[in-house]
Parts: sequence; C-alpha cells; structure tokens
Amino acid sequence: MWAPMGRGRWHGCALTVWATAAAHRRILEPRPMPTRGAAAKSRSQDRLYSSADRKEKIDMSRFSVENIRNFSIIAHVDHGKSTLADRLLELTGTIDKTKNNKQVLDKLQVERERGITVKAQTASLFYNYEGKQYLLNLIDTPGHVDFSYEVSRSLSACQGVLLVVDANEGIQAQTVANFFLAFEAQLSVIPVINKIDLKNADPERVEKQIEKVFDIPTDECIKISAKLGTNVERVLQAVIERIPPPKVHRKNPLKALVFDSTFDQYRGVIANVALFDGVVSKGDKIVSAHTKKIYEVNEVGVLNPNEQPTHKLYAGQVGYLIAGMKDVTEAQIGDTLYLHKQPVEPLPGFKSAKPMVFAGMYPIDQSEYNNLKSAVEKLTINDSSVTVHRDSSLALGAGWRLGFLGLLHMEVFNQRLEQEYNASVILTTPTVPYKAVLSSAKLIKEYREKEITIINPAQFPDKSKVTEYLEPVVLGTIITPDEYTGKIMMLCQARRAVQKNMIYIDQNRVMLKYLFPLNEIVVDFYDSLKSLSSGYASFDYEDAGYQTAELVKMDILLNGNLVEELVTIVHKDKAHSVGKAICERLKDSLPRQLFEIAIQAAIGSKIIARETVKAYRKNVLAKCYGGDITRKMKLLKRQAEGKKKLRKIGNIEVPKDAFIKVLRTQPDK
Ligand SMILES: Nc1nc2c(ncn2[C@@H]2O[C@H](COP(=O)(O)OP(=O)(O)OP(=O)(O)O)[C@@H](O)[C@H]2O)c(=O)[nH]1
Repeated sequence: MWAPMGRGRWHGCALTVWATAAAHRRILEPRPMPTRGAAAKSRSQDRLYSSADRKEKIDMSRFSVENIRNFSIIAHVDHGKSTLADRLLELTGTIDKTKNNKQVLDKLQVERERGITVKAQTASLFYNYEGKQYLLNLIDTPGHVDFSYEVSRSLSACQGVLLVVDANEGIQAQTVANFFLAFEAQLSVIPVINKIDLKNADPERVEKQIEKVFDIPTDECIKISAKLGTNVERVLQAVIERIPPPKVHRKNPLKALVFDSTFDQYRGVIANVALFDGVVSKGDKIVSAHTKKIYEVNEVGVLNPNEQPTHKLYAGQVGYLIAGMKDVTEAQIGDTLYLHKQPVEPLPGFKSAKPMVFAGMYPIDQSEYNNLKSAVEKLTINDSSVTVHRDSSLALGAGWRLGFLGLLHMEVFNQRLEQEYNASVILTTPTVPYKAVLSSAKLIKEYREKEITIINPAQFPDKSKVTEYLEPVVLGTIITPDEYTGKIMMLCQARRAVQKNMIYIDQNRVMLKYLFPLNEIVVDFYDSLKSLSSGYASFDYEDAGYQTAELVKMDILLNGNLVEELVTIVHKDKAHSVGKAICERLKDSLPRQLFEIAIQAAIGSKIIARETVKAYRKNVLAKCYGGDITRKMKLLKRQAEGKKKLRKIGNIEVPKDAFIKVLRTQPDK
C-alpha cells in the first residue's frame, strides 16, 4: 500500500485528532448521528469539537487500528473536492457548520486567490457509526496535473479514495489519471457523483461512463450535492464500509514515514508522519534513516485541521512531529524515523518527483541573493517537488535553475515566494529537459557521460559535438464532446503529436490519446485546447520517455544585445514561426523608449525574424502644469520606483513581467 506508484510521481497524507477534556470524554462515547431535528442541539455540541479551544492532549491509544480509515479525495479540477471536504468536516463536528465554511483546507493565500488546491491537506474526523467511534483521516488533494505529485504522495498513506466526478461535466482527463493512480496503488475506490443539484446534471449518464471507463458497477456510485450537503452522510458511511483499516503493528518497533513537511520559523521543521509500526511520544530519541542524525522528539500531535498536540501517536495513525530539525537537508520527504535503541529496515520512501519544466531564477538585485536563497530553501521544504541547482549568468548574476512539474507549478512557486517571503525574482524562459548524445570520446570524457541532459538552454551543445538530440515526450489524454474532435486533431497535429488511440466513452464524448513532444504542450497547449472547445475539453499527461528530434538554439536580441531570459531551444521546423511570434509579442510588451529598438530572433549568426519598436519620449513632468514642485518631485519618485521593476538590457529598460507575457503564447501553425 505504501509502495511507489505510476507516472513517476508520488505522495503521502496525514491523520489526526483533538478535543477539550469535556469534548474528549464525549468523543469516547458513541455519538448519535445528527438528525435534522437535533440540529440546534448538535450545534452547541459541535462547538465542543471546533478547533479553537482544543488545548488538552488527546489519548490516541483509544483509536484502535480496526477503527481507523485513511482516505483521500481525488477528482478533476473544480469537481468539488474542497467543497465535499468542508461538508465532511462540518458533518463530523470538526468545524462549526454555522460559519460559512469555504475551502477550509486550502490554507495558502495562493490557493484562496486562485480557487485551486496546490498542497494536499489533512484532517482527522470523528464519526459514530453503528455504535462504534471511528477516526477518519481525510486528505484533500490538488486536481491540476502539475500537482499530481502531491496526489500520489497522499495516496501512499491511504487505503481508499473518494473519486469525485461532476454530474454535469462527467469524467474528465484528470479523473482518468487520478483513478489510475489509485488503482495502481491497489486502493479501494468509491465513486461519488457531485453537483446533482445543477440544472444540467445527468448523474445516470456519468454512472454509465464510470462503468464503461473504470469497470465500476453503476450501483456503487453515490450521488451527492456537496454544495447543499445532500447525501453526504452516505459518503462517510461508505468510507467505513468499503475502505479497509491500515495493515500495521503497534507492538513492533517504531517505523514512521515522513511524507510531507513544513517549515515554521520558530519551531523549525514540522514533519508530517504516518506510523507503519510502533508508537512515538514526546521525549523519545529518534533517528533519521537518511542522515543517521539523532533527535529528541519535542512534540507530537494530529492535524485537525490545525495542529493539536497529543501524548503519543500509534501505528495506523498520521500526525505531525517536531524534533529540532532546523535544516532543509534534515527533513527528507520519504525518510524513515525509528527509535534510537531499536533500529529498523527503512521504508522504500518515494521516487523523487520528475521535473518537467526548468527555469532560471535570479534576484532582481544581487544584494537580495542571500534573502532569496533562504526563501527558496524554506519553500522547497514545503514543496519538495521543486528541484534546485545553483546557476549563474553574466547578465543576471548568481541564481538557481529550478525544476517544476509544469508551468502552473512554476507560477504558483513564484507567487508563493512573493506572498509568503516578499521576494521578487527574474524568471527565464521555461525549458524542458532535452538530451544530447555526444559524438566523441574526448567530449564524453569531458562531460563524464555519453548522454547529457540540458536544463539550461545557454548550455545547449553545438551540432558539431553531438550525434543526436533527444526531446522528452508525454502520453496525453484528451476528453471532449465529439463535435470538437476535428479541431482538436488539427491542434494536436500542429503540435507535432502522434495519435495513439480514440474511444467513445459515451454517445457523444470521445477520449483521445496522443504522444506529444513535452515542449509543445508545456506553455499554452491547455489554453488553446480550452478555447477551441469552448472550455469543454480536458487534458492530462504522463511521462513517456524520449524521442530523437532536430533541435536548434534560438537567441533573442534587443539592439544586438542577447536577452538571456529568452534563449530557447526549438524544433528546427518551428524555429521561424516561434521566433516571429516571440518578436511580435515582445514588441507588444516593451514600452516605447527614447530610441528605436530592433527585436531579432537569431539561430547562430542567422537572423530569422525581426520587429521594431519606434522611439517615444515619456515625459512624466509634462503632466505637471503650474510649476508645482512637490508634485514634480512626487512624480519623479514614482518613476524611480517603477524603474526598480525594470531590467536593463544594453540601454533598454524591460519590465520584468514582459518575458512571461512573451512566453505565454506560441503559434499553432
Ligand atoms: N452547484 C454545485 N456547485 C458545487 C458543488 N460542489 C462544489 N461546487 C462548486 O464548484 C466549484 C469548485 O469546487 P471546489 O470544491 O473548489 O473544487 P475542487 O475540486 O476542490 O477544485 P481544485 O482544488 O481546484 O481541484 C466551486 O465554485 C463550488 O462552489 C455542488 O454540489 N453543487
């Protein structure tokens, strides 16, 4: 159950508990299931269970393994995972249902602003069913393909999943991808058809799709409205009836898996742990199997959904552990913790995330390097799927080359750096990891390998040094109403994709499988797909290795000066159209300056595209009339502040966000 899973990506989850002394006593007695008539009464009881006043430590020994269920909610983006999680938390009294709860488990600012889940979150729920008290550990996971590493790690701590499908939209590409993650991990799958309250809901059609694509009998589907709370109680009951308890041994020595971690500036690393065997408590001396360092446990507890200290954690439970780990290198995701006096064989851990997109990251001002370094280190504790290599460039100074799981992941990381660490950075053109097979023994000796991976376009080796270039490919799944199939096929062809399969999942919905060069889909394929299908088509992909490709390095020049951020590797056949599009978009995003600017795309010394920005004089003081000196000074100051957001290339001032705008759209012809 805790074994690695498909698609080269992984996960973990967490479990929990809490209560005031009074509430605690109460939770140990079976609680009758709330009925509508008992609503007013249960509200006051629920308050006892709200997280605000849970100060007393909980005795976790009372939750035996048979009464624990670890499950995750997985779905296509926006099908209602977080809304269902809110209802489950309310129904079990974990949060106060009189409050207008929305995305309670989406704690990050970026998640609330974008309305998406980025980070898997956990909460422990207490639930009485047929006279027994259960501890249900719920993990809300992200839906977007870029965050499926979070999904797979979460699944490693679960025995079952709720597969949520929108009753109007039906099965989408990420429903398929997520189902197979759970299926490969041999988890129990409970299909939940959500949004049955919608006018266009057609749960019967979705039931049939589920039967056709996943081979799950229609009578196993639970039809709900997470928004209105309709039939949600049935979901909790199914979790108990259909998902098995974890297979663990409490009498064995401690074996705890670190499946996630966060950083607190006062308390250091907070490790999320799942206990496979044994017990852990405050004061225990534990060892990291990875570093062999010894720590004393300062605190253990559960997430409910906030931290709630407990006396101990027992096998089968999931919670958090603080043990004075201060450094990124000490908090390895996938590490096994064991008791100092009772060494154990470490768990297999997780395969590391495989970055799909790399970009250079540099401080806008080199004096900010150390602050940015510390911010990047802390954020990567919280997001272990980002890979970090030191890098430097003549124009941009010292920085890093970061690997992300996709472009949205890159944008979210950047936004979190700004919002959580107040750091402002320059990002270079995202690139996929290309490979080059070296041609001579001398070069192989120099690089110490025959096949090198290129994650920085500036280091792309010249054709004279290689026998062939290779590009990464992915197997993409597209689900669409059949009226858009023709247009989608043309789009895929323009992206150099090769069709592998096509099936009807119901009377008018088609599932297409294509082999895509990763480079062709990474930036804007999804946007193009959405716009030509009026938003109806969905897309997901998985790693499919490498293929030979004719690649060239393209430079972008401003008045003859190289723009390092925009150096890019392109397929030979696309060089002209991509170069032209970049020049045109750069022209649109560059403000006019006091002199003319020539924008050129070049391959080696050959110019393949050109645009010109005409000269223009921006005189802020022209706005002032009447010679008001204070106002003049204010305007000059504002202009100086604006300049901090600019990067100078030669004598040309380029706004920082111009580059990302340029990269957003590529031509489809
Ligand atoms: N009508 C209706 N709307 C719902 C229902 N459940 C969720 N929604 C709405 O659907 C939208 C998406 O819901 P979320 O719960 O944020 O979806 P999610 O799957 O968690 O989304 P990601 O975290 O981005 O993957 C929100 O606007 C919800 O209010 C439902 O049962 N009925």
